[in-house]
Amino acid sequence: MHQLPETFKSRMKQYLNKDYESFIKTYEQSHTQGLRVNTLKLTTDQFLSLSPFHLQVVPWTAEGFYYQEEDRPGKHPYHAAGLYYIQEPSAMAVTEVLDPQPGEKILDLSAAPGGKSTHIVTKMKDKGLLVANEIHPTRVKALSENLERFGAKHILVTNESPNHLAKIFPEYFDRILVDAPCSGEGMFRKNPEAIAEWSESHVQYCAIRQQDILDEAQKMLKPGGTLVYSTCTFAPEENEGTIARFIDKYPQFEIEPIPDTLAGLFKSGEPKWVENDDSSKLQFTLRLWPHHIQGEGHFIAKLRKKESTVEATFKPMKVKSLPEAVQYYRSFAKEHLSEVAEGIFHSFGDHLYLVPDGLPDLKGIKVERLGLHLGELKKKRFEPSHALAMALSKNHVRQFLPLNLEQAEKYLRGETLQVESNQTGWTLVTIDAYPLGWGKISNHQLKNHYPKGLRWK
Ligand SMILES: C[S@@+](CC[C@H](N)C(=O)[O-])C[C@H]1O[C@@H](n2cnc3c(N)ncnc32)[C@H](O)[C@@H]1O
Repeated sequence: MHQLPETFKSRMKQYLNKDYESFIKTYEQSHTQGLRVNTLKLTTDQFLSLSPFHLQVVPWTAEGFYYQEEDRPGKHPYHAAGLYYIQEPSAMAVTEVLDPQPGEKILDLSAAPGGKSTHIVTKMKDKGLLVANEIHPTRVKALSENLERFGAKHILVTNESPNHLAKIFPEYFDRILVDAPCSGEGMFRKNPEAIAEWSESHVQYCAIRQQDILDEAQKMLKPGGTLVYSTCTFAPEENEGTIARFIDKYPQFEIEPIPDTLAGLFKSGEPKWVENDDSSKLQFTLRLWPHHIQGEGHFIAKLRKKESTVEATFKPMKVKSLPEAVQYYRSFAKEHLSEVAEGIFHSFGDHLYLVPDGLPDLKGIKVERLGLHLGELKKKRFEPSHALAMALSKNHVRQFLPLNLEQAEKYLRGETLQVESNQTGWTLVTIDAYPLGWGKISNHQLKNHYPKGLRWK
């Protein structure tokens, strides 16, 4: 049983009344654990036929599954192959409410480590543009790596404050997710360190910060667009309270009902906890309670922007590519790939990228990843990137090397492998036909090109 702050308990008792006993009992159980299949790489049925784990369906997400503690899916090479993301099951409901569509422009404003971003990009079928932003410079690395592992191409990962981004992307996005930094009460079972950080004044501080983030987020949404706001806390000040203040300040927005197929699985928001009008549209918001569902605590609100709030003009991005890099990439691709990935080429120094269409000028913005990193021009030869390996399938390459589980673990630890294959040169290293990274074979020896920073210890 976790040692919960007394003030937290008395607040929850006051809000929940007769439900308090069943709520507080959930702290005697361990937190729920889930994984979500990467449908950019395989279908859930294909995954189930491979999976060595004990899985049970998450009712609100077709590609979501509960697993059991002994499964340890984070330690399996399938994880390195990007076949799934380990995500707390309640968090999966957020992207279901956002309902991303292929071809749209979507912003995930506080995105690290990428639970929602990796879900959004699969729902978009990696078509259109996902901008995944994270303000924290260390956390943005994990976000970028997770999107790379998923094989995502139509992405821009930035490391910015919301107000910097708002200057670049006025009324640009069809959908925006604000998965806000919060007091984390709903994660006390999963992250007990959130218990130590909790105080009533922290709740108030978070509520103010959420308002500031939403002030910037609203500027970036197109009229008619959808804004989803979520937290993993129970505090009404950060949930119904934040939304009530936002709607008050921006009458151009309205709270939208969430389709019954989804909303019917959860409890609705509690208008009476923040205002006198019990019938307000705040009842359309959702609360995910650990004593009602198999999942941790969450709050979700869906808003629609009815009218414009800012003037929307932006300069388009100027793309430039090093002709030599494109030429070396094409000759690499001709030799090693059965399908040459083409599109808009863009260079940063000697690095070559394929970038999404229709981007604004990103001058002054800290870019962590733009589109698909194809590789690097190195002394008159092209070295393919790990991102390219993760975005390919065995059908895209002329040769691939299948490894068994034991070999795959060695490869992921960075070891050099002896192989029976008669191949030579670059090869896509795979497990069950899913890429893990690149290797280079000569004389039956596989030189390991799995990135040093990702290697298993
Ligand atoms: C709830 S977490 C995001 C989780 C993420 N969406 C996921 O599903 O993996 C909130 C994030 O907001 C970031 N954050 C903190 N302060 C912020 C601010 N002022 N503006 C934007 N984001 C902020 C935190 O660094 C943190 O990564």
